[in-house]
Amino acid sequence: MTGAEQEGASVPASSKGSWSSFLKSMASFNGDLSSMTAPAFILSTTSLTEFSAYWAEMPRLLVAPAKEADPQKRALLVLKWFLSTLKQQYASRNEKLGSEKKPLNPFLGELFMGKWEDEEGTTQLISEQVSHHPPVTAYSIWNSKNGVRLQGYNAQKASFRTTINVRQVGHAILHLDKWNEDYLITLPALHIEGLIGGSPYVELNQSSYIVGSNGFTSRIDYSGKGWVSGTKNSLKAIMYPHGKEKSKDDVIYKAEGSWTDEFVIKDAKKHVVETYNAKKEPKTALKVAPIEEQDPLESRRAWKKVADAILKGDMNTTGAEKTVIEEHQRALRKKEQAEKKEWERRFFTRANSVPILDKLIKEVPYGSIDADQTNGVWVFDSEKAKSAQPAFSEIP
Ligand SMILES: CC(C)CCC[C@@H](C)[C@H]1CC[C@H]2[C@@H]3[C@@H](O)C=C4C[C@@H](O)CC[C@]4(C)[C@H]3CC[C@]12C
Repeated sequence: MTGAEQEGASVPASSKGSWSSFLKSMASFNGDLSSMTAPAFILSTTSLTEFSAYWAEMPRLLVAPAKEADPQKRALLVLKWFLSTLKQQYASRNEKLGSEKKPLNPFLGELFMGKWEDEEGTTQLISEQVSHHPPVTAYSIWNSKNGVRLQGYNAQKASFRTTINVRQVGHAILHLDKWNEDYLITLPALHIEGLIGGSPYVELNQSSYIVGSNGFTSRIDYSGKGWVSGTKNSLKAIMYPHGKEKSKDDVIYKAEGSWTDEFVIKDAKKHVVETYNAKKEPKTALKVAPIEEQDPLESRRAWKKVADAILKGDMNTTGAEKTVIEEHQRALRKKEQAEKKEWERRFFTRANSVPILDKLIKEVPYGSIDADQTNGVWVFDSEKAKSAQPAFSEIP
């Protein structure tokens, strides 16, 4: 049991039996998170397609690099924005719901769309489930006013060894139109803490990278509360010119602190150049169309009956409504197989190669694209998007 697991247990009394059976069943876990059957109290009503929104809940920080003329500072602002997204991505459910929950497993073609409107103009989000086996979610987020585009996709490879360990496969690319600059962002590994006590939460581990086409790389190292020492949700990051990861003298900036609380970024002279407080930073609310106006493939509409049943704690209806969705999906796959066709993704296309990705990944030690693990390399297809959604005519 890790230090964090000794903290307060929170399995409802009526669910103690199902939680201990779940924990026992994890010993033979096959690594496919979508096939994991968890007890009712730990089920979330939110699908993984919605998680793509965590990248842009603070549009001001996302677009800040586009406004900076100095390339080195731009790379620094990209690092600051990325670090600011971590709390939303990995701790927001824990904070909002009291623990991490098991998200709904998206079906192929599931969509989640929305926008943020604030002083930075409109920031648009499209998220689409581009693969079911393995589960892969792709997304595109753009702010035309500031010429900022983020796109990426991800899958999770899980294993069980004392807890659930998850490696993320995939990446994101941030593009700044004004500077014709790209940043390749790799995704951190994570594990679940607090499993035995029934209050699961995410802790990040190992390292992730941000590689800029302007010659600067950032490496972020994650650590948490270990057996004996350590602080929850800790991070340390360094920014250096490409190829100089091992040279201490070449470190341009250093970040240190917590991704759920405060971190500071200092220059080589140890002067504070940026500070961030995750608890104080204001967020912009994401606007999503009312359910009745949504496309039938949109997440909240498609999962409504399942989500309502989960909220009522009605497991029979939850199971029955999930089966309706699964059987419909099976019928679609069967039809496609008979017609020798593949499901047409609405906004994304499988690419043979993405030159900027192939170039920047070389700066990541042991980095590889792992296309076989994500059913391909997925890119946002602006032509498809314009014809599917005429409102997106401003996409470059
Ligand atoms: C709680 C437990 C019993 C079930 C395990 C749930 C498991 C499938 C969940 C838990 C945390 C989830 C991560 C989440 O922290 C954040 C992200 C970032 C997002 O951009 C992509 C999805 C991902 C990796 C979630 C995947 C599903 C996880 C591992």
